[in-house]
Amino acid sequence: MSTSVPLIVRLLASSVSVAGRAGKIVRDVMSKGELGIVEKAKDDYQTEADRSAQRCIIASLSSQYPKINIIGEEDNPDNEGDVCSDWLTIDADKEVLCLECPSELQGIKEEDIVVWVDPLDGTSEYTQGFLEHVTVLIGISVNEKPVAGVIHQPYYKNVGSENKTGRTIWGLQEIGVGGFTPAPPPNSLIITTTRSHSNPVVEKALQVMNASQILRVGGAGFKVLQLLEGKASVYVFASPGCKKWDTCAPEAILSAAGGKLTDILGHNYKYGASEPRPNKTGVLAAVNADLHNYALNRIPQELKEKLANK
Ligand SMILES: Nc1ncnc2c1ncn2[C@@H]1O[C@H](COP(=O)(O)O)[C@@H](OP(=O)(O)O)[C@H]1O
Ligand SMILES: [Mg+2]
Ligand SMILES: [Mg+2]
Ligand SMILES: [Mg+2]
Repeated sequence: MSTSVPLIVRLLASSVSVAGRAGKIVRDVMSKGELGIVEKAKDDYQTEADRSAQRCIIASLSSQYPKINIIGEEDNPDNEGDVCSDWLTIDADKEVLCLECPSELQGIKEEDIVVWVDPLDGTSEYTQGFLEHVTVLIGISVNEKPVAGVIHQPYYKNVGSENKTGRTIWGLQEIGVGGFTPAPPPNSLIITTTRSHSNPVVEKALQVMNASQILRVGGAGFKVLQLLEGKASVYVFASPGCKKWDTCAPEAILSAAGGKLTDILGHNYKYGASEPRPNKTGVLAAVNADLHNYALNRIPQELKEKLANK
């Protein structure tokens, strides 16, 4: 791959390709039927697909970009078993390679980059058969800010080309987004939120929204896809359950599309390598600032303080 292409564009193109390869591993594990489910903690599962997809992504990216700091959700899966040679993916998406590089990212070096990998987002839904909710997330942050990202959806059904399963959405700050058709938010207020990790505080933050509908689906990536495609207006999750690997890629893509992802107090998360992994003060996201503002102002101060002081 020509190194005349700026690093951040090459890395995004490599991430698009390897996310697709990881998505195939996710499908292959499911079709083999041996999920190898491990309960890491209460309501926190991991399957062979999570472990294998992460090994594929980290091995592929670190072989090409050895000085980038790559942080994955699954603890050291590379200590368990090797990486199959046909998982190693070093090609790069041709369309993305042609993207312009944002001016402020021209001189970025590998050492400035932290990549957050969620090899399988929506593991609960994956084990329960809600396969459309499953995504592979690769978030690229520079100096603690999410600047580019990939959401791959292994089970997306491409209408018209039945045999091609899956799609890959990407975003690059200042340049834009690709891999899907953006749509405006719905006419009435529709909230998207967790399907498998609710609690009374999460429910309270939903009630105050006065929404016409609440969609309960799996995965941070899939919820942000609902915002981008006009299926929901706001993603509200007043819980510390999500981590940096859940939100880095979705935030980068949403911001590149003109949207906003913050915590429920309206503050931005930082994505430096030393940041605490949990997004302690929840997630609040919308495809434009007006909807984000509406939701932010609907959340009562005492609920914000409850999360902030947990
Ligand atoms: N209370 C909790 N405990 C563990 N993980 C949680 C959690 N709340 C949210 N998450 C994680 O955050 C992501 C989005 O959650 P949800 O699907 O409930 O909206 C999922 O990522 P993973 O599937 O990658 O683990 C989920 O596991
Ligand atoms: Mg998980
Ligand atoms: Mg996740
Ligand atoms: Mg995960």
